[in-house]
Amino acid sequence: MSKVLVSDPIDKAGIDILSQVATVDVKTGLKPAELQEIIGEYDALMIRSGTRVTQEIIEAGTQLKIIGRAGVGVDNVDVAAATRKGIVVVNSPEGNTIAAAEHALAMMLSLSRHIPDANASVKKGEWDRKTFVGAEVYKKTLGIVGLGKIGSHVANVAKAMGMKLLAYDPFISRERAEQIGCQLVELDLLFQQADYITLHIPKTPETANLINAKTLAKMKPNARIINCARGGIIDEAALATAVKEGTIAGAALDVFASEPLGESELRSLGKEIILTPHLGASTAEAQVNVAIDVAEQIRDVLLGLPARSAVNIPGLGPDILEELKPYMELAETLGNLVGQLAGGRVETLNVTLQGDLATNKSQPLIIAALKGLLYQALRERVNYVNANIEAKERGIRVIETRDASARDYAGSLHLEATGTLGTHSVTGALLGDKEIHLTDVDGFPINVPPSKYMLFTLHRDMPGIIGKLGSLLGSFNVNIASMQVGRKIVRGDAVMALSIDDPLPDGILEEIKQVSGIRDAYTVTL
Ligand SMILES: NC(=O)C1=CN([C@@H]2O[C@H](COP(=O)(O)OP(=O)(O)OC[C@H]3O[C@@H](n4cnc5c(N)ncnc54)[C@H](O)[C@@H]3O)[C@@H](O)[C@H]2O)C=CC1
Ligand SMILES: O=C(O)C(=O)COP(=O)(O)O
Repeated sequence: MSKVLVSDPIDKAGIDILSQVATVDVKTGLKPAELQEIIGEYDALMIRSGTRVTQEIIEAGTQLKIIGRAGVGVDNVDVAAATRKGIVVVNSPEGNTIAAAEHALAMMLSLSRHIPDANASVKKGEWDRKTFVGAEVYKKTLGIVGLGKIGSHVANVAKAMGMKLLAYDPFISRERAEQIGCQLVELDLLFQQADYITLHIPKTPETANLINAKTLAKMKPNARIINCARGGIIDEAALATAVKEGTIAGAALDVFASEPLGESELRSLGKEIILTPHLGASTAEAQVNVAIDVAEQIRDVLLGLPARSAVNIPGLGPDILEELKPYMELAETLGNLVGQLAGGRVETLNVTLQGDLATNKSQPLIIAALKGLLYQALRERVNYVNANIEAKERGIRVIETRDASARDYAGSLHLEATGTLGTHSVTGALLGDKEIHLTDVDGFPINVPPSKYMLFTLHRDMPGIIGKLGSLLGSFNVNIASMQVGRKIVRGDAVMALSIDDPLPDGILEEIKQVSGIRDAYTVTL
């Protein structure tokens, strides 16, 4: 049975799902060295933001197949190191969107009305109404940095509160921003005009210290900043200085450059600063959502199925996966088959998406085809995560073509592999949307479902060949399950595809190649 380590607090709903397929150990609060020592026993690791999954941890995780982040941000995981080792990294892109957006909005209103300090003052026995005079958000300008899932929900609610919305996000269109009711502007203009600035971007090299002494100086004296995204996007020392000196009016922070927050000047500031301990995703609802979302993906990967929200498999979102899953299986089977027909080292793989498939995303299919192609060389070490890297390292050139005019099947996939021993091609399609059929081998039309053990021959189409091959296989006690011949012209060249019940015994392939009329023969195990 597989073993899963859960190293941060995760809702029971997730643990229950994992327990169906694995032994689950919940060990929270581990020190890095403790985690490094035990990670080697585990097939999967489930975390939140509390566990740092460094390269050392990944190297020590020799059995790891998947790291599941029950939340959005994966900046605490060395994703590049995981990818190199073929470890899938998954997250829950939407499970805590509402929770994080509501926390940002709560922070904005709390900051405007001094709720945390007013509450503390009343609880101390005071009745001070003068100190806590606030500001309204109605008709004020909210600058949203990052108009993704959380930023968009903040925009919707803020609009309903009568705020004017500016947004900065270089990766979304003006039309999309306008649909959400935001005017897309340059960052400088947002800094200059906003009364409230809320951050909803990932921490990347581009966004690190985005809010610093220089950018703070551009803001209005009544500006208030809310950060429920990631620590390190704000230079905390510069922020503390700006608030103390009145360059801006205040800030509400849920996330910090280093967590838990240690000694910090921010702690010593008054009601202008609100601090929460990374609570954005901490609602009962969000924790159930993310736990189920990620536990299901860990379960699937441990059962050998693909994950729907893998962050290190390019172009493979849940909607795409749902649609393309059967075609990915087709691509993988064809990749494995053409790799074995080509033998030797493959240098170029031509991938042609035909018919209806031509309008689809190609990246997942190419990855699946490469996974199949590399299977003979790498066995279980190749997967959807590292297939691209492994192919690049082996110098395999991938050429993608689309041919919407091919109409034999609704959608089919054609792979052609050229290597040190020559060129071979296979085409396949799905029957009834899920049953894989080989429809062409080396340019000869056939129609057979692939089977575990197969034998292909290239021969002259002439009487007696099938009989000779049948008797030869019979004399070695090889049982033929099915057989089909594909030819282009009568008595020309032809291809024979046989499904056999067992692997071909050693030496027999050479004898088959000696049969007069047979030019070549290949065994394939799928
Ligand atoms: N405090 C908490 O507990 C939580 C924090 N988060 C954090 O919130 C952030 C946003 O999450 P989502 O909205 O779900 O992500 P998302 O991926 O839907 O949106 C992020 C947006 O940022 C934009 N972006 C990327 N680089 C940018 C740049 N340099 N400048 C401006 N925009 C840029 C992207 O185009 C995208 O639209 C993430 O950092 C996530 O980790 C998420 C959930 C809970
Ligand atoms: O989902 C995210 O990105 C978060 O920051 C939430 O973090 P958490 O799971 O609450 O430690």
